[in-house]
Formats: sequence, C-alpha cells, structure tokens
Amino acid sequence: MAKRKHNTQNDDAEQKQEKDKPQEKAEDKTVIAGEGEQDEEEQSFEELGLDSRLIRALSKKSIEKPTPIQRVAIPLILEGKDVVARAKTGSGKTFAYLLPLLQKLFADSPSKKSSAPAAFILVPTRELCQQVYSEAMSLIELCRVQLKVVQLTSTMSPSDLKTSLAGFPDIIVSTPACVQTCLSSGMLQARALQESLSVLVLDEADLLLSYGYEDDLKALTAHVPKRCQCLLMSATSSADVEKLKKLILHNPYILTLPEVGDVKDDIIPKNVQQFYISCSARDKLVHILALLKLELVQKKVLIFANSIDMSFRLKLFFEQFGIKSAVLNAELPQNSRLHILEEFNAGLFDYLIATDVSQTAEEHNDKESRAPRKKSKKHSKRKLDAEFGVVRGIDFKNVHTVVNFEMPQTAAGYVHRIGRTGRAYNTGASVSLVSPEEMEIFEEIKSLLGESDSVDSKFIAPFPLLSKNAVESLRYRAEDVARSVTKIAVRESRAQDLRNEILNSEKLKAHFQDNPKDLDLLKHDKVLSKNAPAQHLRDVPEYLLDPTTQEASKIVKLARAAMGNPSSTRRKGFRGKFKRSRDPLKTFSAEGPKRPHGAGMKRKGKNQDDGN
Ligand SMILES: Nc1ncnc2c1ncn2[C@@H]1O[C@H](COP(=O)(O)OP(=O)(O)OP(=O)(O)O)[C@@H](O)[C@H]1O
Repeated sequence: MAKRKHNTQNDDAEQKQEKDKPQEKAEDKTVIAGEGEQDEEEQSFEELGLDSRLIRALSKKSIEKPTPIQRVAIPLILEGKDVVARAKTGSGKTFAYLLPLLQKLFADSPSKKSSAPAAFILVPTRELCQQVYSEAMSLIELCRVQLKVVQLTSTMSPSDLKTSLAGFPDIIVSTPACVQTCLSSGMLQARALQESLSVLVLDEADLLLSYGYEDDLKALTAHVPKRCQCLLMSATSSADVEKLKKLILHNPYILTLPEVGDVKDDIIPKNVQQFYISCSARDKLVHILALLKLELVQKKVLIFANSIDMSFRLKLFFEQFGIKSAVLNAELPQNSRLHILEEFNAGLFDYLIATDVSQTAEEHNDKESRAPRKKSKKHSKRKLDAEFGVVRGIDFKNVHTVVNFEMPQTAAGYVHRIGRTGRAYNTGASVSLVSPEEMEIFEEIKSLLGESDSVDSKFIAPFPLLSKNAVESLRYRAEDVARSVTKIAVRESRAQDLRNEILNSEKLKAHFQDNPKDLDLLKHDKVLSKNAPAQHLRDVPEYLLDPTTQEASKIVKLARAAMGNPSSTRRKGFRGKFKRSRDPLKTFSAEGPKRPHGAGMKRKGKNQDDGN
C-alpha cells in the first residue's frame, strides 16, 4: 500500500487508539482529505489497499479512481478505525464505506459463519435501503463471493422479516426502527449480535435523528459490542451528527474535504452551476414551459415542487405540450416509487417531478408506520410514507438539471435538492424559479452560500439563456392551458395515478421477483389528462422563436452532444474537458445583443416530442 499523507492534527493520539479501550478519553483526530497533496490526486484504488476483485468490479462500473473522501476513508476503515466522514452530496460516500466493509467480510467469510449478521448499515429511508442494498449486491455479484445481504424495512410482515433473517445474512441494510423491531421481538438475537457484529455504519447520519430514530439508536447501542467498528457518514455537520458521534463512536477519525471549515464550502458541490429566475408565482408555469419546451436546460431534469397537487398540476400542464413526465411522491406504493426511480435512472424518461414534502419529526416518530396498520383506519386520510425520502441521499443517475419550480422551505433542503446533480465527477446545473414571496428563503440560501461577485459556481447567478421574448412568445398558450388544469382535474388525475400505481405495484412486485432486471414493464410517464393533448400545442411554431432563443437552445444541444449521451454510461474523463470558456451557461446571455454564430442559418420550427 502506498504511504498515505494525511494532515493529522493529532498523530500521537492515533497511536494510542485501541478499539477495546472505549474508556479512553475521546479525542477527535481530524483528517483533511487531500489538502495540498498533489500526488494524492493520482492515488489509485490499488494503492489504497483495495482487493483486486473489488477493483475489477469497480472498473466494470466505469469507476477507475477514488474520490477524495474515498482516498482517505478506505485505508482508515481497512485499518479498523472508527470514522466520521463528512463530505458533500454526491462525493461518493457510499463506496467510501461499502468497499472496505465488503473487503473485511471477504476475508472473514465463510470461516466465521454466524447466526447473526457481521455488519449493519443503517439509513433513514426505505429508498436508501434499496439503493445501498443494490450497490452492495451488485459489487458482491461482480466479485463472485459468497456474502449474503438482506434489506429489512418496516413494511415487511413479521414472517417476511423472519424469512430474510433465516438465511443468516452477513450484512443487514435497514432503518434503525426496523432493526429495533427485530431485536425486541427476538427475531434478531441480541446475544448472537454481541458475538457477531463487527461493523456498524450509520449512513446519512445527519438525517437519522430528524427522522425520529433517536430512541431506536439508543436502544441499539446496548447491543453493539465494544470492539465493533463504527462508521458515520454524513453530508453536513450538525448538532445531530455530534450527538450520534458521542452516542456510538469511540475516539473516531473525523474526515473532511479540504475546503471544510465553512458550512457553505462543506456542502455545495463545486461542479453544480446554480441559477435563478425571478418571476411571479403565476408566471412560473410559462417560465418552466419555456425552459423545457425551448430546450434551454439539459436533460435529464429533476423538477421539485412543494406539494403533491402541484406536482400533478405540472404533469397535466406539461402533457398538453407533449412533454411527458412522471411524478414521484410519498403517497405512492413503495414498489412503484422504486420502479419510477429505476426507470428514471435507466433513462426511460427525461423529466421527473418530485415532491419532497417536508415531514416533521412528529410524523417520523409516528410509530404507527412501523406497526401493522389497523384495518379500521380504512377511511382515514391517505397516509404519507414516514420512511420516504426522495431527496436526501438518493442517487439519481445522470441528472443534468435540477429545477426548483417552488423553492424549498429551508436552505438545507436546497442543498440536498441541488445535490441530486453534479454527482461524483459529473457536472450539473440548477435553476430556481423565485417569486417575490420566496425572496426570504432565497436570501437565506444566498447567505448560506456566500454572496460573491465572482462567477464561481457557489454563487447563484441569473439564468442567462431565457429571454423575455421567449417567455412572452409562449405566454398566451401557457395561460390558456394553465386555466384548463383545474383543481378538480388535478385531484382526479392524482387519484387516477394512485389507483394505477396500486394496481401496478403488486404486478411489479411479482414481476421483479422473477425478472429483476426488467425495467420496461410499466411506464410511469403515461398521459393522465382526459383530453388528448392538442397537436398544435406540441409544436412551437417557427414564428414564435426568436433567433436568440434558437441560438441558446442550439448551444445547450451542442453542449449535450459534447458530453455524450446523458442516459447511457457515465462519461469518463469528462471533468476538465468541458471548460468554462465552452460552457454556454457561462458565456451566453439571452438578453445580450450577441449575434448568433449562424446568422444566416435557416430558421426551423421546433417539432419535438419531449417525451420518449
Ligand atoms: N470513485 C468514483 N468515481 C466515479 N463515480 C463514483 C465514484 N464513487 C462513487 N461514484 C458515483 O457517484 C455517485 C454519487 O455517490 P454516492 O451516492 O455515494 O454519493 P454520496 O456522497 O453518498 O451523496 P449523498 O450525500 O447525496 O448521499 C454514484 O452514482 C456513484 O456510483
């Protein structure tokens, strides 16, 4: 293994750390990843001491070199240290713990087969359970080793939970509440766990407490053996993370990225360019229509709204213009949600409208969601899934643009939303539509990011590609269609979508048990409106397009072509090739009087179906 060069604030203490001496005074060891170390940039997975099987598996996933957090975390975890890793969204934290965890279990298996698991990976939401489970399974399959991973969630029946545990899994991916249910019901033997548990991971640790898992985690710590290695992964640092650190870890290494020290630097990926458009709440529909229909943003696009009704309003509105989209929200059955995510990740559709309905700690504490539902609640209001989390931590693949149709309620929510693009070595952009009523939260976000005159991506700049003319050219049609999307139409389509998805959900479950790779079974972006979209609204006629907008759209398309097919594999070595000077969002202004390059080019009407 190559010699690591870490900036360790407390090298002496490092020597003293011993896992079986938890009574030792806890002393933080802060390691700053890659600070001033040129050669660390070049470090390979091999040099970090990673097993060749895992390296081959990564290579098959087109992952060739570690991210900064992986460079520092992997060797420390392999050495058996407790680690707190704080790194921004999309920085590759999952592999930072999963790779060394699997490697350790490769070494133990099959000699140490036990009746209880060797590792717990605890996450706040069911979506994350599925995501981490899939990543782990895929690595294990590619490495062809005998390790068993199961995911346990609170929607599983006691008999399903028992069946999953009966196969003696090596790794359990679950939420703290579900593990606690298994322990208190005796499905998981606390005594066996004392013998077997060697690694405990708390992923998305900054969210675990706000999702109401404090009591479950406290109860769990009693069963975690002292020699168990504990890893805590988080996108932000917060009082909750500190609390968890004290509760579970023994004298851990604190890993941070170089620019840490300031919240804003800590959390915003540098490769996301952030933009805003100021407009009235009423004008948001025409603005988003212009962005999508005139192709001024790159696909795939993740659009955030603040309510489920607004999501369906958007979907119905888009449908009339031939723009197909799917809605993802907490009301849908879990199988449907997972399937929507998989289809979107596989590139089956380009526009996903997500609702990150904010759920209070009270809702999350609602234990009812963890216990079997009472039949008498038949007529109660539709319940949102308390373990649903669409924004936090979910790895949407190849999202190029995040649009905040409505601004999130908190600055932290904004950070997590825009963190769905620009993941790992990819680039992305975000466009926020800000109404006067949302100015307060917008100012809060700006002060979190830091006001700056520079064009640095941390600064939210006005979106340069959308001209007033372009918006006005679509206004009449947009307002006409918006009027037809009534509250009743929204309610009906929302109910229709839910009915479809409930029916599909069982089919999906059965189908995917037999055909785990088959994604194209039931598409989620089908038209919901009763009236078929009018043909004339699908096409933007030539006379409505001004040359500046045409040029902007052309540049966005060229940029997309330069980046390769966004829906296919990850673009290797893209970073650095697409420099700021060639970046249309940095160099083009729709309001400016720049002449289009091809001034004499023939003007074409846009005849597009933005669906699939
Ligand atoms: N070394 C790497 N090179 C290229 N891509 C990577 C690398 N490591 C991870 N990725 C990819 O980067 C994406 C983001 O990784 P991951 O989900 O682990 O981020 P994260 O830090 O957990 O983000 P969040 O805080 O939002 O959950 C994933 O698609 C993952 O496959």
